Amino acid sequence: MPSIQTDGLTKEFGDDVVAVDGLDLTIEEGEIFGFLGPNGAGKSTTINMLLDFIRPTAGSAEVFGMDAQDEAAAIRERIGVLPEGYGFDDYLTGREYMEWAVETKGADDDPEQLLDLVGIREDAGRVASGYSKGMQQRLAFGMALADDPDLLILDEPSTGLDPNGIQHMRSVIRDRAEGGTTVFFSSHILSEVEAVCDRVGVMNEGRLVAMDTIEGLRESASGQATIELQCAEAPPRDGVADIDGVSSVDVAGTKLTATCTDPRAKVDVVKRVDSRAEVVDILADNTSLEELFNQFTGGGRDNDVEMPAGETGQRADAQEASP
Ligand SMILES: Nc1ncnc2c1ncn2[C@@H]1O[C@H](COP(=O)(O)OP(=O)(O)OP(=O)(O)O)[C@@H](O)[C@H]1O
Repeated sequence: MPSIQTDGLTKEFGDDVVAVDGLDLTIEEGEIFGFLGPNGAGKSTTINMLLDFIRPTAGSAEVFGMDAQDEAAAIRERIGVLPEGYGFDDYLTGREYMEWAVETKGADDDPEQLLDLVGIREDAGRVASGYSKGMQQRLAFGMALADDPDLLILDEPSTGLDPNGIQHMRSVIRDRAEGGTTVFFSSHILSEVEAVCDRVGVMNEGRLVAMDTIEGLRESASGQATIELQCAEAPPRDGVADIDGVSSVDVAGTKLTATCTDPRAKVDVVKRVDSRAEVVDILADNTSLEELFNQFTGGGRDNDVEMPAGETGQRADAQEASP
């Protein structure tokens, strides 16, 4: 049975905003699923419907085969949630919050162990509202882990975390998933999802615009490539456009640029041009996963999607790309 299944799940706010638009989603048990999309894509609204914090306008959502609206209490017993922007605004210490989380879940976890796991045991005696944002995020994550839930729902979990905190959270997530926990993980940061998720769903303006494994997305991303050849003299354009897998050719001075729908055509382009004009430099640029994400989402609401390291294209030679 899937851990999460939605069928035509829709949420409208008033007459103007369709926050989630006919979402069909199936998340299998033990999966780490990345729910990706720019600001306002509908990720939190989807999560809020799964948790029955808000009600759908149409469609349905099931968690562990139980209806998210009718059986919300039974569902909550099996899940751990890290909501977006969890706030600690009263006088309890980190330790007291953790003890409270363990107690209300009826769990037998040792609060000290959970505090240790998320790296705030040393500060557990301090009032949590005085914690830094990252420390509060660690505490909220630890509280979500209490009672070893079957499903972890994490809304923008790395908010406020430093690189060490992000790495550590990833390793805890992987450990839990290896133990059978399903992880549903929302983010607008592609690299974050890429590092930890088995499968990714990309939301844009309330709709699921892509769903695949990271590998699958990568394969689609490598479907297009651009090659730039710097020649000693003006290269001939004719003949290059006729190569199978080349969709366009542009010549500017001594530089020839070819766009290839099939990346394997790049070699033929080099051979053809080099037979007529000496090629002195080659720049090859595969469409990156990042660009693919931007194609799906129109570049994000504020173009605020971060680049994953090493995903800005590949050069065929060792020199730095010119701007
Ligand atoms: N309570 C609400 N009333 C009116 N509109 C809302 C409400 N909650 C969300 N929306 C709208 O629904 C759309 C989706 O918002 P949502 O918070 O689900 O996006 P998100 O993908 O989680 O974005 P972010 O990455 O910024 O958290 C946005 O246009 C938002 O303004």
